[in-house]
Amino acid sequence: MEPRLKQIVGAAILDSLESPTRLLAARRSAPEQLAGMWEFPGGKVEPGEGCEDGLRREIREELGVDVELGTEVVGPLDQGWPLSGAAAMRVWNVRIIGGEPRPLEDHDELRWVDLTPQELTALPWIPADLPIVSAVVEAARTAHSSLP
Ligand SMILES: Nc1nc2c([nH]c(=O)n2[C@H]2C[C@H](O)[C@@H](COP(=O)(O)OP(=O)(O)OP(=O)(O)O)O2)c(=O)[nH]1
Repeated sequence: MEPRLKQIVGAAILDSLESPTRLLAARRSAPEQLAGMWEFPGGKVEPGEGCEDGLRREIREELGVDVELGTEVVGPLDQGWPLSGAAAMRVWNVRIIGGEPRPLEDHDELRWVDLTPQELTALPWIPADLPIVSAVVEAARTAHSSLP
């Protein structure tokens, strides 16, 4: 069955999956209505492609790095988090396992940001991403509090 919403996948790129302290945010350079806003790098899943494979491909294309997927940042829909324009995005916590991230495609800046609400909300995120940012911060907080 065709999914109801266009499927997007995004990466919460963390400095560590076990004990994260920073997130790599990406500033979009296009299209015009999104340019200047910060997001989770990623993009549309291609026909016949799985979400996880699509995410690894998008991150390789956009940032030139290989990533290992950790846990999913689970959203309220089967297809993840609702976005505008009849789309939804599944998001995974990921870690870079090869290469240095560069804004090769779709972005004009990458920035490691502390995983605190203050630091993250200081950036102008795509509005639909704000609940996802909160979920990533909350998951990081929980990861830290479960440390011995
Ligand atoms: N990648 C990404 N897209 C997001 C986020 N939040 C959000 O609303 N979107 C929207 C913007 C776009 O309309 C859509 C993703 O499409 P895209 O343009 O990044 O996908 P793509 O690279 O495969 O696109 P294309 O060049 O093949 O057209 O989802 C986010 O955090 N990350």
